[in-house]
Formats: sequence, C-alpha cells, structure tokens
Amino acid sequence: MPGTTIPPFPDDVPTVPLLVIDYELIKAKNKIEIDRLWEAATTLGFWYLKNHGADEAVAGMFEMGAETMALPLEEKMKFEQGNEGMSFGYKAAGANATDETGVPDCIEFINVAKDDALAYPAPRVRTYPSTVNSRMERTIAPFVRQSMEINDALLEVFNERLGLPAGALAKLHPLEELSGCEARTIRNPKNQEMPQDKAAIGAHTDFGTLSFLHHQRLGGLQVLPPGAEEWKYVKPLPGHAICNAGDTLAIFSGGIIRSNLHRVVPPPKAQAAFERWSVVFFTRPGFSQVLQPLSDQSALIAAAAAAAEPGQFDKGGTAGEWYARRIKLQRLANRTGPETWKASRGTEYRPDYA
Ligand SMILES: O=C(O)CCC(=O)C(=O)O
Ligand SMILES: [Fe+2]
Repeated sequence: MPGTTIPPFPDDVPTVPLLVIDYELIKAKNKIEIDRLWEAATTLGFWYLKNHGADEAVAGMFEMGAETMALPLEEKMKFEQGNEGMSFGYKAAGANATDETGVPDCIEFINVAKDDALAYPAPRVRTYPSTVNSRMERTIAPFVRQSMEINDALLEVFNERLGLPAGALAKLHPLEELSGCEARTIRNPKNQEMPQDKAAIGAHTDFGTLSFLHHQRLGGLQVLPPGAEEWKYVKPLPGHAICNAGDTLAIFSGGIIRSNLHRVVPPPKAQAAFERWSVVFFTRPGFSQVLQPLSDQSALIAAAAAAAEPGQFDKGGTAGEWYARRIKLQRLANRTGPETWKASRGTEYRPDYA
C-alpha cells in the first residue's frame, strides 16, 4: 500500500500511552530498561518494543498474507481451521463470534504452527496453501525463530523478576513439544459497514504467554485499561512492535503479570477507508503443561496467588485444553447461546464488554 495515500493516525481519538521498551537495552541487561519492562508487564501488560530487528521477516509475513488472501475462497477453505478447537490454518471472515449475542467477526487470517514451520517440509500438525509453503523457509521460519528468540529473552527477564529458579518459564515452553505457538497474518477489510466502535475482533485476552504484534500504519487495536470505562486506541508507531502478555503468563505468575482485554475495531476516521493488515507471533506453552501459578517455585507468586480470587488463576487443566476450549467455543458453528461465549473467555472477563 503506497504510504502517501494513507491518512495519518488521527490525533483527536483516545489513545493509551504505552511504554516504549528498547530490545537492544534488554539484551544488554540494562537495569533501567528491565525495570520499565517489568512495570509495563505488571500494570497494563502491553508495551511497544523497538530495535527488535525482525523488520525484514515481518515485511515478508505481510507479503505472505497478501498472497494467501488473494487465493480464491474455495482454495483457502481447503485449509480452514475447522470447529474442533485447532487454530492452525485459514480462518474465514464470519467464523468467530465477537460478543455474547453472536455477532460475527469480519476478519480473515492465516495461522501457521511453529511446529510446522520449523519441521518443514514434514508436516507435524497440518498442511497449508501453496502461498504459505513457498514462503515457509524464506519468510515464516525466520519470523518464527526471531520472534521466539525475542519472546524468550523477555521471558527470561520475567523469570528473574518473579523470583523463579533459572529457566522455570522456559521449561514450560519446550522447543520440541507440540504447542499452540503460531505465526499469524490478519486481513481486515476496508470500509466496513459498521459503526466505528463495533468490533472486527471481539474483546479478548490472548490465550498464551506472549504476543509480538506488528501493524503497518492503520490503527484499530484498542485496549480497555484496568478500571477504565472507555476503550483506548494503541497508536501504530513505525518500526515498533506491540507486545502483550496473555492468559498463560498471567496464570503462571499468579496474576502478577497482566493479560489485558483488547479488541480490534475499524481504523479510526479517514483511515477506515483502507484495508488493515496485522502480523503476530504467539508464544504459548507446550500442550501438556499444567496451568497453575508457580507458587511452589516462588514466594512472590505464592503470595500473589493466595491474594487472588479463588479460581481466577488456579485453573488446573493443561495448556492444550485451555487453547482448544477458547478456540472451539468462539466458533459460531459451536454456539448454542450466550453461555458459549461466556465459556470461551480467558483470565479477564468483564460482562459489560467481553
Ligand atoms: O490486529 C490486531 O491489532 C490485534 C490482533 C489480535 O488481538 C489477535 O490476533 O489476538
Ligand atoms: Fe489478541
């Protein structure tokens, strides 16, 4: 999309002032930057990340998404993720609910399992459209590797600040174990015939541990800060990723790290006339890992978990069950009524919004 024609993000809409974290400083173990990352993760659970070095792979992911979405719908549907609680593959527009009344979403996306990208050409989980296969080695695998390296470095910081023994969080995300880790490219159609506050992706928390998100120039992502009544836009900043913590990190940390509600609405004002694309990598635990606060390994987590409402973080099932439930029950094909939406929710649920 030629940059000159895209109107800038408007300066008169409510935005949330995320901290900008410098990945180079995090790698250099800069104490001040680590403190800032910790503050971001434990207050809102969202931050910008600059100097992450993944720009080329991210650009390739946008291209892969455009090539894939340009395929005939019939071809894309051969790789649809299905209704059984698996996210890998193609998700058609309208397949998911965006709220408890069952209003359909309007975005389509392609998800590639980290386990397929790294094992290519041998499928570990499933197969993909030709446009994915042709970029598996030159685009998707490098994006997966770089994203994992970045998320692993952030996890190491959290591991230490949570008072956990070295490698405790990493152990829950073994490279070899099948997991919900995936790379995603999303297409959001332009000129959506819907009000500006109507969700393209409904209010949700992310299912996994850490998300590494990229936009081009268009806004539309909003967060609902703790205690706030009003959704606030996250302003896209060129070259800056947006990172957020998800449910499984909130659970492992007994709620010390925040998995915050967010949603996608049409881009604000004049930007709504343009198609919006996003790229994400989701780090999620191995499917067999048990979801519970790591209280037996950290006094800090034990205290936080003890202070939390019963049932909020002591979930008990496996990461595989958590992932499958959340995906399966947001599919409209599986909806029986408002209870299906409710049963698909994550660690944060605000009945007035989510
Ligand atoms: O497109 C975006 O900005 C956010 C996407 C998102 O929240 C998700 O895929 O979980
Ligand atoms: Fe999300």
